Amino acid sequence: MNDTPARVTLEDLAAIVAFRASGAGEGSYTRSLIAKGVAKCAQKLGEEAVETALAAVGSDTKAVVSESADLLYHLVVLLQARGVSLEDVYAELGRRTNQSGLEEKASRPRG
Ligand SMILES: N=c1c2ncn([C@@H]3O[C@H](COP(=O)(O)OP(=O)(O)OP(=O)(O)O)[C@@H](O)[C@H]3O)c2ncn1[C@@H]1O[C@H](COP(=O)(O)O)[C@@H](O)[C@H]1O
Repeated sequence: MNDTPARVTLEDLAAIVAFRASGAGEGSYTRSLIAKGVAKCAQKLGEEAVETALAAVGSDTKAVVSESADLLYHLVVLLQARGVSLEDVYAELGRRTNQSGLEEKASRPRG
């Protein structure tokens, strides 16, 4: 029997990451990364974002998928390290659904 899930959602991943962050499980990359602090998690997220962007302008579609998975995983880890829930992010996306991106940009305070 193969118990590897066919697909994993952000909610699934956030639950795994929270479990690992709590100290459960041996040899966890997630736990070791979170233990290094928010700045290290943020640095990793930035690296993965650049790698995803570079893959996107290349010709290897599998690399885009792989780098995107790395990026989403590291975003979920950073949110866990920073104490922000996916629900908070979803609620923010929800607040934006009736507003175009151009309207949102125009509503920002000018500095
Ligand atoms: N989705 C992922 C995932 N994506 C990427 N990675 C790891 O992220 C790391 C990023 O690669 P890099 O080459 O940048 O890392 P590195 O150079 O080794 O890292 P640094 O020394 O720079 O920190 C690799 O070690 C990948 O294995 C992930 N590690 C874990 N998960 C998920 O998290 C779960 C728990 O993992 P553990 O915490 O390791 O048990 C797993 O079952 C997966 O579901």
